[in-house]
Amino acid sequence: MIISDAYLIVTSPGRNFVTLKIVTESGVYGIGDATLNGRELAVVAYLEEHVLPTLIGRDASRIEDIWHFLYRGAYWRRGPVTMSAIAAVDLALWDIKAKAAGMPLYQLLGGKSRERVMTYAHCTGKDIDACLNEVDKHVKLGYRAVRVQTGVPGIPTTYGVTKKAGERYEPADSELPSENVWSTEKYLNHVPKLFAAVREQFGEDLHILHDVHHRLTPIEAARLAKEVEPYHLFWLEDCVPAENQESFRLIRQHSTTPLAVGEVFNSIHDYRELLEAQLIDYVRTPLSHGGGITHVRRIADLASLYHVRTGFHGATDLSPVCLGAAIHFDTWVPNFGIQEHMPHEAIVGTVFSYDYEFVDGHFIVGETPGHGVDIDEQLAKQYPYKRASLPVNRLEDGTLWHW
Ligand SMILES: O=C(O)[C@H](O)[C@@H](O)[C@H](O)[C@H](O)CO
Ligand SMILES: [Mg+2]
Repeated sequence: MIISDAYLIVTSPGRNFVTLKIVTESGVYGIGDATLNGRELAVVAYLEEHVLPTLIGRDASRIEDIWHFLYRGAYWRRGPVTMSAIAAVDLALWDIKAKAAGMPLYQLLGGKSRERVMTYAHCTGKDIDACLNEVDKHVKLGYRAVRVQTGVPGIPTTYGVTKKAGERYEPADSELPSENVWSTEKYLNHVPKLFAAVREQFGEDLHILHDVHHRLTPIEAARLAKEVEPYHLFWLEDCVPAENQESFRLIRQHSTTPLAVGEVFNSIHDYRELLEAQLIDYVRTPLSHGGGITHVRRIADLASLYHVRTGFHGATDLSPVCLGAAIHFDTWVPNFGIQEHMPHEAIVGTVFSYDYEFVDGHFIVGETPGHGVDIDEQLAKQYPYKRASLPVNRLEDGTLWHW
């Protein structure tokens, strides 16, 4: 199981993905996701210059030791670039170990805790009626959980809302950052009406989720979380920027609305205070940004002590490799909550192959040894990297705000 080669495949079938392939002397190889949206080439440089040369000749079966070599050995710890790079290596090594054992990854992790993995779909619309139409479509497709986002009257564009009805939402929407306008006042007056309308039309059983995308102050978030209590949200996501973990204490004091956080976290240390003080309900760090399976399972274990469940980030910038591995993790992890599902464009499914199934709003894990995802390297070459950036956000007076 000696590593003989390790290289990156950068491809853009509709959007950018960075994929790591680690090959062993026996010919068994593993695939990892190294995509960090809008910062793809930073991870490429980190891996190519500082990580991949150190892997050659190492024993691929020593996942734990390689993880600590890359984490402690870097001296400069944590951060999204470092942790995405480590994650890519870790996912590829778990893929190799599971293939060598002849087992689907979930078996190595400890076997099935459930038969299927509940997902939530994105439903967006320029106004409430357009969003309700999307919810209707997704309920008919079998989804039991929907994330609802709408345009806000008086603001030209809003996070998470597609420009044309039915189009897929792509966060990295232009070569250089586009500029959006934001008004907290207008948003806060509008968004509770959306949840009321969804409950009114679809009843009590549908799970409703919503992403605030880091835009509120703690007291504004507390107001929103308290006001929407009657609509029984599954979760309210990222209602404040989470660098200051104390913020969540204020929100918690005012409301019983469940809180999700962590798509921009990459380490267990980002969560410690939030978990120990029981300030959140769901952890969202995807495997590919949080140091891979080796580290994210530690986050999940710590979370489980506080009755906190997983709800991994699964937007289109997480590649099919990350999603494929996540479905194994979700099938195993005892404290699973939900998995985000934002389907990729069909073209992505020509470059990547996978063996999971989607039935009635749930994923069903495949039985192929490893995580079951592979890449067609020849086809990938036909789609060269294209620079793409996430937008920025300004208040109506021009102040740069959180996007
Ligand atoms: O909850 C989500 O799915 C996210 O907030 C995404 O929409 C992110 O903005 C995007 O993944 C950034 O790269
Ligand atoms: Mg989010």
